[in-house]
Amino acid sequence: MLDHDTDAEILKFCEQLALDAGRRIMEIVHEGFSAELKMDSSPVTLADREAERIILEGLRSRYPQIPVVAEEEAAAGREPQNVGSVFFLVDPLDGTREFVRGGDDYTVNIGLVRAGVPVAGVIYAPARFALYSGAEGGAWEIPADAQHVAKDRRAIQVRSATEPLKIVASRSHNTPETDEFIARYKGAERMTVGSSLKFCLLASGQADLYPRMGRTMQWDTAAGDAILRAAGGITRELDGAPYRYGPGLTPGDEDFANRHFIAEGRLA
Ligand SMILES: Nc1ncnc2c1ncn2[C@@H]1O[C@H](COP(=O)(O)O)[C@@H](OP(=O)(O)O)[C@H]1O
Ligand SMILES: [Mg+2]
Repeated sequence: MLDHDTDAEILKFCEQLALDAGRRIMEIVHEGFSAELKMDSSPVTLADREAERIILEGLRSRYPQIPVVAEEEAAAGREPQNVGSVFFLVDPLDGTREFVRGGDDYTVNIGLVRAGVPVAGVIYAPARFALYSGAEGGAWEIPADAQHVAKDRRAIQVRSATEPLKIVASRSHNTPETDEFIARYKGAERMTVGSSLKFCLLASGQADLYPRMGRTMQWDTAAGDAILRAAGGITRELDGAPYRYGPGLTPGDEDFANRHFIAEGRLA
């Protein structure tokens, strides 16, 4: 039981789990797989399940005292009761739609929440061999080699926004509210990328805003939000308050559903 680990130590452990999960996902890509539809008609594959198994086994053996809320377990009705104020949020394969389509913008996500705040996060995009990681003390981009082993880390941070603003949006889940929001920024350039890589674009100073006016779940965003905050940015509620994580925060929706939010790099 390693309850004395610092967040930086937890982050290191999560980096390794994300790389291991990503390696397994790519094995399944090479073997070939089929997709099934979940109750909410979103796709799920063996890769989602295997990646989640690797992450859950790792987290639960090293941190048995920290509850884990994970996408596929939640879909099967196995969410932990009473998560308390410290818990992990895991999306083993974010962007499954892109994944099934044969794109490369899908990610493994592990976030740690303390008292509503995403304090540490890891995102691994295994088809791009790109790992992102962040906690108090800094955010990093870490390339991986062909065996999904981390190489040298490079510090990343948000940029001071310059005109034209770059606004990132979902590739496969656009909404009229998102279009209206982007239209308010005259001359802004719109970029699309699947999955939580949108947060990585902000955290590494390649884009300025990510408005999400459609439905997502907290495991889709906690890791990316933690990396963004570690890089100097922030995610906000639509009323401007810093965005918070935890069960039951979205009135009228299920536990761990997100509200609409705006993720920002550092605006000038
Ligand atoms: N109607 C909906 N209900 C719940 N989640 C949704 C949703 N539409 C999109 N999402 C979430 O958005 C994620 C994809 O984000 P993006 O469109 O930015 O790539 C999906 O993650 P998964 O692929 O892990 O299911 C899914 O969880
Ligand atoms: Mg997801």
